[in-house]
Amino acid sequence: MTTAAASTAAIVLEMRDLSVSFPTETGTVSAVDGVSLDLAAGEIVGMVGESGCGKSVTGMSIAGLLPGSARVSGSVRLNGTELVGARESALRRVRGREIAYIFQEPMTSLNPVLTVGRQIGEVLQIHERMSRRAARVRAIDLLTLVGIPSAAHRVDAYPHQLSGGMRQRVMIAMAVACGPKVLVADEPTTALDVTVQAGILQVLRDLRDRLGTSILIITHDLGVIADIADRVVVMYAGRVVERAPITDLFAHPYHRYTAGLLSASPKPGRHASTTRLAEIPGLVPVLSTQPDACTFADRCPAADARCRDSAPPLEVARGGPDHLAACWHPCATQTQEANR
Ligand SMILES: Nc1ncnc2c1ncn2[C@@H]1O[C@H](COP(=O)(O)OP(=O)(O)OP(=O)(O)O)[C@@H](O)[C@H]1O
Repeated sequence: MTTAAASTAAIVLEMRDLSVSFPTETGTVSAVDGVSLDLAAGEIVGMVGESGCGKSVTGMSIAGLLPGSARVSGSVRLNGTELVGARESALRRVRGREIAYIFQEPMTSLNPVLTVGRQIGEVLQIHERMSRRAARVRAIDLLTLVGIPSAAHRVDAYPHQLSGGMRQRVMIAMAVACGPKVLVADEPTTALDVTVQAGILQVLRDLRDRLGTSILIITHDLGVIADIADRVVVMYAGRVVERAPITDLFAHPYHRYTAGLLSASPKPGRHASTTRLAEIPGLVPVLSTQPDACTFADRCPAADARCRDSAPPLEVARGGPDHLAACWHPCATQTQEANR
């Protein structure tokens, strides 16, 4: 979907100023701080950042999947219905039907003693009140939809009889069984090798094209984002630091963190054994309270006193109205560099 198309499509998911913290034995952990995000119908948004940046917590907070200890504030509206603070019974109705999830390791989510057909069928029997026979027929359709060959035969397979990529396809089939409007895919391809990964990303793209599903894909891998996303949200230490259409972000990242992530990612045509990837020195901080400062300052080559004294707002960067960055010293574009 183009950015222009996304901006005219209806907003399905509207997240505003979402913050999440966890009380722990060693003090409070502030995991997410003021995240705002829209997902349009049929749009694929990628959320990227290193481990511990708050991506999964943001994703899980949408349908109230966080542990009871989590303190959540802000607003998450799914087709206009507020989910933050909603009753568990209301959230249960939303899960599966309106929003569904796929996670990294399908083996831990699938039941090893039931055939995949029974597992998909149970979802349909419970949520769609289908008969067992009708659910089996639908399960075969769903397995076909996610690209499993000989679906009529594989429907009777147990999870251990399938490859990792096929198991992930089964998980996707279960997730979309009830036709959710939004799919949250949290590191859906991380455990898979690259060719299998490409196949799974193609399945997600097909779902968007055929069913109009909106997808939030969470990953630390910019290659996955480049492959599938229409727009990207870069998170660092619980905050959104940059948000842009995919081509703009790769063409000219503004935040120094995004630039660091890009230079740490493999580029087409650059052979890994001959070119060392850059690393961003330092670690993502675990914060107890969110400071009024740039949380990336300690790792940033351009940081100065201003960065340590006040948090930069997420505002329109020079690239265009859809490109926002929270940085006091954004990277210059090549044109700007050339004009100096
Ligand atoms: N249940 C919890 N209790 C306490 N802290 C938590 C809990 N869940 C997450 N956190 C903390 O919240 C922060 C954000 O975690 P989150 O899992 O969202 O990061 P992430 O960007 O998804 O990283 P990863 O890719 O490793 O999952 C981390 O510091 C993490 O330790």
